[in-house]
Amino acid sequence: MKPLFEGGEAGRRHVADQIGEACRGIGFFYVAGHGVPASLREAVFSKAKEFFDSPEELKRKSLYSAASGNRGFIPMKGESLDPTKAPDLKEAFNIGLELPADDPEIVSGARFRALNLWPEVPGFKDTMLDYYNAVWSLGKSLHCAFATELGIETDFFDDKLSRPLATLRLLHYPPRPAALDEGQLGAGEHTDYGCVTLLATDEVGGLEVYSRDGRWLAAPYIPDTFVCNIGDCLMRWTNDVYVSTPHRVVSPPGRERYSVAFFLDPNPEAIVECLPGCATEETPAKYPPIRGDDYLESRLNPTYEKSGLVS
Ligand SMILES: O=C(O)CCC(=O)C(=O)O
Ligand SMILES: [Fe+2]
Repeated sequence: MKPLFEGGEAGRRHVADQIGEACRGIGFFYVAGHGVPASLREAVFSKAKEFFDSPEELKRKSLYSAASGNRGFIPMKGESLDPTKAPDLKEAFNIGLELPADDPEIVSGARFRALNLWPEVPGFKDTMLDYYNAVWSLGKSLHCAFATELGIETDFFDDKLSRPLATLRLLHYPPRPAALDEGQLGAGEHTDYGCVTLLATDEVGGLEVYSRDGRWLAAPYIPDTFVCNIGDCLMRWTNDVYVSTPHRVVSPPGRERYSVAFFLDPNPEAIVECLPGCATEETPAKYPPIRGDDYLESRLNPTYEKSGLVS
């Protein structure tokens, strides 16, 4: 990312071209030189661990519910990323955009707007908010690269990502048990719903990406990088020019695994419609325009229905 941050036109294009090639191909790429400090990344993993190690009773005070605005604690087996399979072997904690209690969208109860359900873990909130802001900013820089590569104004996405429906998600996968329910994985096969996901993992491994030629490829841990992938919302926005690729987590036996994902979805009112230049005579616009919040809602509900966390 360094050449992109340093400001020159040539550097920005160089990074944008590499990112564009990945987005049009496998839909996944690693980002280095991103400027998110190692100390902050380590602090996030350490606070996440502290939270997941806390008594179930403390964790359940922040329990995710239909009314919690996609925020809070999702207990083990609370979610099926692949709703046709057994629930995922993981627990998670979701953090959304931090808004004050008197924010008009909080007061009016707008969809996906709610107060974060901060747990009683010292330093947790400040660490998570610092990290949320750092990866949000990096996500906006990635969108500057997308815009450059797609040939639209470099600031095109700025006002569509100014109050995003973005979720920071802490994940904990227990060691894979000897006897697994049929088809049960750490995280079932799925595509992400937003525009782009920025994933930090520990060194344990287990993320797998489905290649276009039908093979599961391991996405190994590379120190000091984020694994980034295109989500369904940006795929739709680009009229399928960029690809949202299925992936899954096969938790390794005998080891705990932690990861931290940041899902950058657009502002609720942003209209997701075929970008200029993404439709041609042979490939006209495939999808009708949709609001960011309507799109997210259409994708989010099925993953929780089995567990009864939302109905
Ligand atoms: O934990 C991981 O490495 C990936 C998780 C993931 O793909 C997701 O939560 O969408
Ligand atoms: Fe994912």
